[in-house]
Amino acid sequence: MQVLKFGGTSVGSVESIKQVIQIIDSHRQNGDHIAVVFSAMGGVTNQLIEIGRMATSGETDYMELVRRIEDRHFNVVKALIPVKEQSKIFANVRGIINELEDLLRGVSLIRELTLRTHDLITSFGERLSTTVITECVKSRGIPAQYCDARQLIKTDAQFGHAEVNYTLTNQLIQDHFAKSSDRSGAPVQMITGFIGSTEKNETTTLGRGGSDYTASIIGAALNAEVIDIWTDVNGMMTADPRKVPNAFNIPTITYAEAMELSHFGAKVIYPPSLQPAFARNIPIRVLNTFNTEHKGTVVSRTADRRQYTITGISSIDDIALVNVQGSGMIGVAGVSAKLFGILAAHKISVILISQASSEHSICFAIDPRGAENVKAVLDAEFAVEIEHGHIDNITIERDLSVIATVGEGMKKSSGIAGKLFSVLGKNGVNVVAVAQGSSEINISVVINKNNLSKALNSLHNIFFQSEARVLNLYLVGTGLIGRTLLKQIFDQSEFLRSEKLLKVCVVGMTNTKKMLLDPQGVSLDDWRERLLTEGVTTSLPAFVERIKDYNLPNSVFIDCTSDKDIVQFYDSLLDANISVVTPNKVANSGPYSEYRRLQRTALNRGVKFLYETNVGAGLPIINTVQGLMTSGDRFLKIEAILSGTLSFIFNTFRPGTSFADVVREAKEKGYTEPDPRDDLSGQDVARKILILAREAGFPLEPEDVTITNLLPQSCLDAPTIPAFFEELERNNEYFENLLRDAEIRGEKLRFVASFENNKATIGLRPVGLDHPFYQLTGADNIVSFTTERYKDRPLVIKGPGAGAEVTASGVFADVVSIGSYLA
Ligand SMILES: NC(=O)C1=CN([C@@H]2O[C@H](COP(=O)(O)OP(=O)(O)OC[C@H]3O[C@@H](n4cnc5c(N)ncnc54)[C@H](O)[C@@H]3O)[C@@H](O)[C@H]2O)C=CC1
Ligand SMILES: N[C@@H](CC=O)C(=O)O
Ligand code: NA
Repeated sequence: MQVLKFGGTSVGSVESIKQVIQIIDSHRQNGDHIAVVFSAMGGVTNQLIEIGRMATSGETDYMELVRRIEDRHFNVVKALIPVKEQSKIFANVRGIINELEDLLRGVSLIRELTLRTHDLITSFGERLSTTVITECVKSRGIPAQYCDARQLIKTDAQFGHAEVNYTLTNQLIQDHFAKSSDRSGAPVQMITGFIGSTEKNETTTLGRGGSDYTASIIGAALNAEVIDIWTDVNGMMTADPRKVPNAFNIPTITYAEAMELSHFGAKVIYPPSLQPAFARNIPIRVLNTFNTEHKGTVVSRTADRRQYTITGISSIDDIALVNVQGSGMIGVAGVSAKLFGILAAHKISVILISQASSEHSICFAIDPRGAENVKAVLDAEFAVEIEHGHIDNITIERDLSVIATVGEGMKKSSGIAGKLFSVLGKNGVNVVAVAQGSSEINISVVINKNNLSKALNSLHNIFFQSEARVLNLYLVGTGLIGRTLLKQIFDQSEFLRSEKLLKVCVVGMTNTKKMLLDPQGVSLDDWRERLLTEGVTTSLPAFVERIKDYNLPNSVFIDCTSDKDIVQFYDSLLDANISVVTPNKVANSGPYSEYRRLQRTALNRGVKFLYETNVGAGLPIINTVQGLMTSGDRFLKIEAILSGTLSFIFNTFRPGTSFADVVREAKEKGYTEPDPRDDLSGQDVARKILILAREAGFPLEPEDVTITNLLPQSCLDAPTIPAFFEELERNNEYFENLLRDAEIRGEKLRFVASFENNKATIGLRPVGLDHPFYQLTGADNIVSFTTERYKDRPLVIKGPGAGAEVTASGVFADVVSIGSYLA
């Protein structure tokens, strides 16, 4: 025997009922022995409750609603049953509706609705749907028989949520089936869900999850091999897909897990109502009426071995936390007993409880709608304790959510809680309270409601490991470095996803004119067009505001501009747990206090501020200095060529050619700063040596760097970039002379930065053949560190120190390292 149950959406429309008939038919074709339980058509139970309320308060237009219910059932008959058979069925439905109308007339006369009458009114939903569907099934030539569950399920008289008398009920069910279906070709029993009756035959209802309960009672009584709960989703999911787009189906789940998940908001089934089936070890399948191919979820005592330690994550979006604390609670055994006694007596349902081991405080989560009432009740009941100061004021915190991570796998593995808190911490989600059930299959955390989506998604991302972890990127500046970076991300995304389990999503980008944001990620093959056509007018404050509003997990802000104003946003971004990656040197080369502040904020927030490309583009210079510093080395001297542009110029320029043209070429090759005056004035190198000295542990200020000027004054004074180039043309002879003088001495010109004895100096220096900087070619940088550990022979790093590809790849590497850190 198999028991099938169809919920409200499955029997909610003509189309869905066709599906239901097909499912029943295919079972018959297979020769399965089945019994089928039905809910009311979707929405009808609520309408009946409303009708009851209207009748009680004397509103006459409840008849309009009754008509609508009748029409819905008539429409099913009209659509699915041949015309000549319809009138008999219409009469049948009309008869049931008449009974309902008579009842409502009575209610509206006496203006009173007892729970008993309420149950009777709501019973009409299942009676109508089951009547109509039975006829539809019969008209397809499938033998079927309407079965009113009130004849089978006997309960006490607690109307609204009656208790089942199992001894009697099981007997009645077994007798009924022995009579009606234990012969071949016997009609399929079509059973009304949700309802039962007392021994005096008064109609009762079975409370929440009612029709599932009916199926479970019947399945248990008949020792069914399986119970299929047909609904409108593909079984249970790892999280609510409306909140976590990456959620996926859970193929098998234990009863205990299903209980925990549904307690915390996963509403696909209501496991307590399946208890009778579980007591007899009957598996439950949750299946999708609208996607019959899908395997759904099997709920049973044991689940299959799983890939993940966690089975699912669910949440209750809105809760309030009640805090009871005070010195008088310590060691006083009775306080919590009294507290929970009071809550039980007032039928206040508690979602979660947490008590610190000091016993000094106890807090519990409740539905926020009842919070004021709970406070009033507790204030009154604990009046004496409060007056004596044994309990402080009872406080309520609102706008909170609770997230439950659930899984039997958690029992046997350590580090789950650590991972959970670390992910939440790295994303700036503050945990207000924690509870772990002693069964160890659930860890629940209370957090601020505005972080719910971020928390759910980051937890889902981390616990369901085979799924790539998502990094959400916001890019400012789509110039040379910005656009090269986008291209590299696009080209590399598949590799990152498969080999590093990292999904890099650019969720926002902006240039000086427009910004484009898409929390699902902007497609990188056509970002240029999309930014142009779909982008909206932008400003830095507006862009930053949007980023904070999105509040996405694992967010990284990438500044690929040389803007001075943008750096004022870094601190607040880091403070909002958003990592910052940048090749822009401005933030790190301003006042030392600002440089420190950013380091501190990042450290305090557990996020990253990375800027490897501030010095030597993609060459691993900053990382090397940081590595030496963390391992306790001490810097004695730094000597370096840190300008790709100047290297290129002095390696390329020949007397008799145009110096300005060589600078233009450097710009075209992507070596120069957006404003090449920054390179030639020595400003860019000054910034870099300052940053290096700071990284090496010396608190230098910008004015501590001495620049020996290379440019004639007129070039320095040029107001615009074109004017600057004109001045360079005019001073060609000056540059030729510089070069010639050096060449005569067999030397080369190098723009050298050095740091020693707390002093940084930079300037043009002719170097001879024996100097290590002599052989430098192209736009290469070289840096030599003399430290306590590298004293006899310095540590040297050398290679291309400017250009789009090498810089973008350095930025990219910083971004990816954040991905690994967050994992
Ligand atoms: N080119 C190179 O080899 C290296 C460059 N860098 C740094 O990379 C950064 C970017 O350089 P490039 O891409 O070469 O310059 P670029 O001039 O090609 O690109 C910068 C872009 O930022 C945009 N921008 C400026 N302010 C903005 C704002 N407030 N909002 C939005 N967009 C804004 C500009 O319109 C421009 O499109 C600079 O800070 C530079 O110092 C660092 C290492 C090497
Ligand atoms: N303009 C810079 C590029 C990197 O910072 C240079 O020429 O080195
Ligand atoms: Na670098």
